[in-house]
Amino acid sequence: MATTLDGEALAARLREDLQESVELLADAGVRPGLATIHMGDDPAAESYVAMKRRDCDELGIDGTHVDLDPDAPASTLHDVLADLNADPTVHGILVQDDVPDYVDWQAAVRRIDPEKDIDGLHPENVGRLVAGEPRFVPCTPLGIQRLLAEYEIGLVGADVVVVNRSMIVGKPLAALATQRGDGGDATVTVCHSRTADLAAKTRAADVLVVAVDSPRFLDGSMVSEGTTVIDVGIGRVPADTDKGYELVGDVDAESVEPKADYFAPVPGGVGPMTRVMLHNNTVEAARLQTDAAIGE
Ligand SMILES: Nc1nc(=O)c2c([nH]1)NC[C@@H]1CN(c3ccc(C(=O)N[C@@H](CCC(=O)O)C(=O)O)cc3)C=[N+]21
Repeated sequence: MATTLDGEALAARLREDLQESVELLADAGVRPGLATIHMGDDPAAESYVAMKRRDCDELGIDGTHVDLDPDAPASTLHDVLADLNADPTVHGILVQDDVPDYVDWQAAVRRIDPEKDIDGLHPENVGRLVAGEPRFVPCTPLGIQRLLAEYEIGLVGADVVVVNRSMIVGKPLAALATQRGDGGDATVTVCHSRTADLAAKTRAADVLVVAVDSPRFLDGSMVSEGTTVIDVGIGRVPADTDKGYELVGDVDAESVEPKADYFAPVPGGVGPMTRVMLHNNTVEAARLQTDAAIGE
């Protein structure tokens, strides 16, 4: 039976460390500011935004949120980004990716000042990561890397298989895990919807990361004994709960857990780690932009 990779517990500890960094910055007269923008109507995105704001309150980060009408023109989003770029109290900017069809999300991300791009999605930050000179790295891969390190799951020479090729998960994870040195030195296979014989690839993994947006997609038949399985999917399945739904990952825990050595579940695995990395990046951005002395 797999050992659970408890992202919730680790994230709680990292938030305490982060609170100390925020206090040190406060002594230097700086309060980190994070602005989130949501232009879509995906209820899941609304709930992430709410969680990020709760984290900000707990951490002492100045969180502002801009909710844009999904019917507004793209220029409205561009104007908001220009204002936030120019605002010295805002150190980090994040645009939720569920924008309406006629808005080009990647084009909007390019309008974020790269020094405020705490999601690490601006081409300058993507390029820096690939070049081995990272500044801001996307939060989900960072969270996965930190979670693996905590449980001393070595990546050196390991076969990492990621089923996802997005800018938020697959591409940056491949760049991170193949880097020389700490948290890297792995061999990475990036799989996607057109991959031939996916199960052969997933069965060959030492570390398997799954984000395919399909509840319980990966079952025990696709996993070998002794694998580390990281679930990054977050689906909502109607259920008889207070909220009317249940969170379900892309991994079928029932058939995978008995075979895996380690398992990062949904909820409680990568999600909370993603959030804490976002706030970490925001504090880092505040330091970068203010050059504040942060103590020894
Ligand atoms: N520009 C952009 N940046 C993102 O980082 C980004 C995004 N767009 N779009 C959507 C995805 C998804 N995402 C999550 C973050 C935290 C949890 C999380 O904290 N989940 C908890 C609890 C979930 C709950 O209780 O609802 C858990 O898994 O335990 C989930 C999902 C960030 N994303």
